[in-house]
Amino acid sequence: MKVIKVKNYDEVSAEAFKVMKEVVTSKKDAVLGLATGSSPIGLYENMIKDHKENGTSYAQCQSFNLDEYVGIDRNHEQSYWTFMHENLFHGIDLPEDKIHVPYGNTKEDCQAYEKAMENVQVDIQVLGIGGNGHIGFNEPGTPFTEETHIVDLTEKTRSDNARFFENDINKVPTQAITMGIATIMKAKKILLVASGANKADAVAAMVNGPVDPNCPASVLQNHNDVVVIVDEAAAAKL
Ligand SMILES: N[C@@H]1[C@@H](O)[C@H](O)[C@@H](COP(=O)(O)O)O[C@@H]1O
Repeated sequence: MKVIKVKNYDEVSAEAFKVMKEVVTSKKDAVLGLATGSSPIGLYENMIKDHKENGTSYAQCQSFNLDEYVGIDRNHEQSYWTFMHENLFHGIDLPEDKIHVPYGNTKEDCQAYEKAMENVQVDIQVLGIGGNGHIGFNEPGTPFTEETHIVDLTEKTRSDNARFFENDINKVPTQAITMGIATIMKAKKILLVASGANKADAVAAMVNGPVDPNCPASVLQNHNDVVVIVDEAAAAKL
């Protein structure tokens, strides 16, 4: 696990873009594993800026997103489908038929998502990290063997995400569909971005703690190509 410490969020996003650019310029049909939340937004802005100014093409790429809420429409203003179109897909002209975001609430929906991935390997999986060490929506205690599955969101995760639902936790879905940790670990490379003091405990547990489902992100210690980019505040307990 390579840990890059930088000063602030903008530098996190700039360093993350260097890693992403290397992948998408060395492989025109790169398979991108993508995350939501606020952490990757700066990276996505850099991808859009570079696409518009330097013509870096994503026309042959395809994307697989980590997760989606259960029980809200695809086009709900707070769905991850909408988030990704607004924060990345439209900006890099990613072909609509190359976009994959998990959806649904049944075992069959989960199996269908795994099937969509069965003939590809994600070249670079972008991750954020929850304050409790979750990756995607794999909450503490999720077995590392899980593939795409439906999860009950913890009170903390729903509270952390209430900022996107008019600060009303009652409007935050109670479940999500998420790539499992086993799914995430199949990626060739993993790029995790984290910033802010609220991530310091999770980052420390991820990097230096025991490999344990109580900190889902700790599983990344078992992956052979992980780049973690953190600002000073998120790195404070390393
Ligand atoms: N499902 C997402 C995760 O993929 C994300 O990593 C986490 C942290 O979000 P943020 O980057 O906004 O702190 O929030 C949600 O739980």
